[in-house]
Amino acid sequence: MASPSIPAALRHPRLPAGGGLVFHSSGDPTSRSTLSIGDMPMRRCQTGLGLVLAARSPGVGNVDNLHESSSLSRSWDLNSQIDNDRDVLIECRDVHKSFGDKHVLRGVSFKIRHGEAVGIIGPSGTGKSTILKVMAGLLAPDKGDVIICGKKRHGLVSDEDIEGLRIGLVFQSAALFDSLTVRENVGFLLYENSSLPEDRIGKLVTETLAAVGLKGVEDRMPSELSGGMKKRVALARSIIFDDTKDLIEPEVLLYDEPTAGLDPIASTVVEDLIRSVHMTGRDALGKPGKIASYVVVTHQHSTIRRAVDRLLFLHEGRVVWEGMTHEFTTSTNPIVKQFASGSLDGPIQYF
Ligand SMILES: Nc1ncnc2c1ncn2[C@@H]1O[C@H](COP(=O)(O)OP(=O)(O)OP(=O)(O)O)[C@@H](O)[C@H]1O
Repeated sequence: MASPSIPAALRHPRLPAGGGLVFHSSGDPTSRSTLSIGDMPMRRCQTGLGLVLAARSPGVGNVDNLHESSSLSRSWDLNSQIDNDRDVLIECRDVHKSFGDKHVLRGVSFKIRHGEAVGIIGPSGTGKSTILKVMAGLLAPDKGDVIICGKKRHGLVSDEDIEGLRIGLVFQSAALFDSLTVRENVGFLLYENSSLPEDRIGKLVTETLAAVGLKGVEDRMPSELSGGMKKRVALARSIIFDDTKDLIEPEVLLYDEPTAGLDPIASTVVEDLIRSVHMTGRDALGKPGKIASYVVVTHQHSTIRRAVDRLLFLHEGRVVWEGMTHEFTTSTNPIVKQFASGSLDGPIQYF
């Protein structure tokens, strides 16, 4: 694969210059066209790497900003809505997205709250990956709003509007830089964007690898890792952060089919790993996880059962059902019933 030139913002004296880096396909057929380096704020976003660190906003609970972003007046109703929505980190409100004449998202609305573990499921081609990219700020909605911690995001994520919330997108394939060591892969954003000394970044890399159950692999190349280890390294890369900052923003992780193509046992390992780095879990070192909330797009029943608490069912570009995971198999919604049973008969038609 040809190696595109690396934007200046992505170059770092401690990492090999542009020629040393190879951008990989993320395994997502759309990512290379929609997420091309030319129209991306690459200082924060790594496309095809399996990682995006993107949007920030003024932080949870900043009521002034919630007021500011609302089209409603400062009425009692609004105040009560704000109280209810104080813990909402990401909201998609009536989001529409088309590619040419293909209307993929047709009015998607939902909220992701602090502490949640949410799954997005639904038939193939119904827009699940697209809504993840919209949430991450890699695709702009044609219509509708993405609201990050109460503040409307305008267009794509950009350096100007980055503050308050970190959003990481973990693509299906680990998509590591083949020509960089594990240490350089995991520490990539810190080498690029922080003023931390090299030895401190190295220490953080070692600690973060340990948190996902990996030890002594810092100097290995990705080709020397198994598939499962690569996924762990990719996860470590998405959860590492500069711990010297005064304000550590909450982080939401978006996983696109993290267990696709894995055998059942390897899937269980990844599902448990996803749980372990969440704030309700314990990482491999026994420390509480640091991820505030996460969203998983998946087709796997095991991942639905094991890794998420609440489900959004997307069909023909809309959320047609939402409920707790345990309600999924008992739902009487005909679309959900057909999907859960895998029946060919029902409202979901494959052509
Ligand atoms: N950049 C793009 N350009 C053109 N079409 C696109 C682009 N991105 C997505 N699409 C189309 O939008 C539709 C929805 O794609 P998306 O990947 O979001 O579906 P999905 O629900 O994640 O599917 P799957 O479960 O099969 O992964 C597909 O028909 C896809 O081909």
